[in-house]
Order: sequence, then C-alpha cells, then structure tokens
Amino acid sequence: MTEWKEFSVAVNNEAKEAVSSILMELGSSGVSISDRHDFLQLPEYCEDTLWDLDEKDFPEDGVIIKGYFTEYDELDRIEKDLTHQIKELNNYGIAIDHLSITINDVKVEEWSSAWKKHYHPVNVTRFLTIVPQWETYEKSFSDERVAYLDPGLAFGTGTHPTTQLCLQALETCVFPEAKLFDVGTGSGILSIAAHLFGAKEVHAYDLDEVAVKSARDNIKLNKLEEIIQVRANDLLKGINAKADIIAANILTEVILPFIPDAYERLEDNGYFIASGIIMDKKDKVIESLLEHDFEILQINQMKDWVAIISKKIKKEE
Ligand SMILES: C[S@@+](CC[C@H](N)C(=O)[O-])C[C@H]1O[C@@H](n2cnc3c(N)ncnc32)[C@H](O)[C@@H]1O
Repeated sequence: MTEWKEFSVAVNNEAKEAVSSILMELGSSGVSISDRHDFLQLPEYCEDTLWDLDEKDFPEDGVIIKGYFTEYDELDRIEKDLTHQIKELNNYGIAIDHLSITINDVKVEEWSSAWKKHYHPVNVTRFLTIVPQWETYEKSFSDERVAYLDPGLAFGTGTHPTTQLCLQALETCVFPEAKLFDVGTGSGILSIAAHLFGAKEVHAYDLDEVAVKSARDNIKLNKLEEIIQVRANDLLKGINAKADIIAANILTEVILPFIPDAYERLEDNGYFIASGIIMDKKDKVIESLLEHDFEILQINQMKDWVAIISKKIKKEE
C-alpha cells in the first residue's frame, strides 16, 4: 500500500502563497493551508460537515501549510529543496520568520478523506481530464476524454509526474483496437485512460489488494467492467497472453528485472511504456532496453522523473 508523508510548514502569513507554490512545484499531490483567520470566519454549518476541524490545528501566529508526498518521491531531497527555496524567499522581498518544517506519516484512513479537499478536475494531457467522482463536469471541448476517479487509498490521482508521463505516452501510443497490459495499476487510471484513447481490451495487474479493489471500483465507476479486467498479480508472472502495449509505472528497481518479461509478453513492434524512473537511473534503463532488443522511441521528462517509450524489435531467427 502506498505510504503518504505529510510535510507541515509553519511560517508567517506573508509567505503563505509562495510556500504553497513551492510545495506544488516539488510535486505535492495537494496543499492545505491552516489559517486561523479562515477558521474564525467559517460559517456555522461547517460544524456538521465531513471535516472535523479543531481550533488547535490553527496557529495563533502565522499559518501551517501542508503538502503531501508518497514513498515514491525523494523525501530527503524534497526536504532540502523546500528549506532552501523558502529561505531564498528573503531575497525576493518576502521576509521569512519562525520557519519550521515537520514530516509525519499520514494514516491511510485519514489520507483517503483528507486529500479530497484538494482534488478537483484536472486536464492532465491534451485530451484527457480526470474528474473526482463527487464532482459534476461538463466537457469543455468536443473530443475531450473524461475519466472519473476515486483513488481512495491507491496511488494514482493522475497528477503525479510519473502518472502524467504515462498518460501522455498512452495518448501517443494507443491505437484503435489495441490490447494493453497495465502493470502496477494502482487506482486503475492508466487502464481507464487507455480505453478512452481507443484500446479495446485492457488487463490491469497489481500486487496490492487495496489497489486491485480501488482499480475495480474506478473501472465500475466508468462503466468499463466489460473492457478492463483487473486481478492481483506480481508483474506479468504466469501470464501467457501477449499485448500490443505494456505500461508500467513502477520504480526502476522493479522495471529493470521486468524488461525481459515485457519483451516476451509483447507482440512484434509492440510498445513498452516504462515510467517511475528517477532521472539518475534513466541511462541504466535505456541500456537494458537496448540490450533486450527494444528500440527507444521517446524519452520524456517531468520534474525529476522520466518515462521511456520503446518498441519491441523482432529478434533475428
Ligand atoms: C507508482 S504506482 C502507479 C499507479 C498507477 N499505475 C499510476 O500510474 O498512477 C505503482 C503501483 O505498482 C504496484 N506494484 C509494485 N510492485 C508491483 C509488482 N511487482 N507487481 C504488480 N504491481 C506492483 C504498487 O502496488 C502500486 O499500486
């Protein structure tokens, strides 16, 4: 199950917007601001709402800004960059005083509702918009594809750079009638998007039972149970069928040993989309893909993350 880390930054009021932007730029999946002024202005009906607000969470001086990251993010680097960039604000005319940063594990049951406050429709690629289950949304252009999502406890709100890179790659590679394997499906977002881009048959796998349930729920939400099959599985172990496209947004340590299997499970000229690769490990993955008869088609980067689109070249008989 994906673990979440909450970075809490206590800082003076003047820095509130700038610190929120820094957290988002570092890849936070959402930002919340605890400002006593806002708390005191809350209308009475808020007492009955889902949000259990506690006055002690709203400091007398300054604000607390919270950002959310996952175990897939480089937490040490984020903490270092966050501290450095906040201190740098002094040079831009935003005086920083009483800065403190704390990092806490977020209990998964808290996370499943906490992030909902910060999650709204996002247009993640040229054609794809992800809409939270609880929002109503009108298409803003005729060929827009809309995926409804309630990621709950699984990874994949669609906004993490590794997911966005995969979604962009799918928009490029999926052709009508394609068959796709989504390895490490999380919330099921890549499978749903693949179908919206034209795939006719999709198989989604995840090692984590929570992800399998979340993907099933989301697939049902999008009424795609006939098209997308989900099951618990370790990578593609024990799967004998072949696909036109394999997408895997998993860490490099898992991608590397998976490359020979991905080759075997692809049709000739099939595409392998590998994401979740941190910049420093890009060359290792490229080297291994080339060694295993893949042709590199695209290397795409977002923040410190890389996704590689490669194509299976048929081995000489
Ligand atoms: C970074 S998340 C990606 C989720 C989603 N596909 C996305 O792009 O947002 C990686 C997922 O891979 C799953 N995973 C990790 N190792 C796996 C393995 N050996 N076999 C199948 N799934 C695995 C995790 O449980 C997690 O749900």
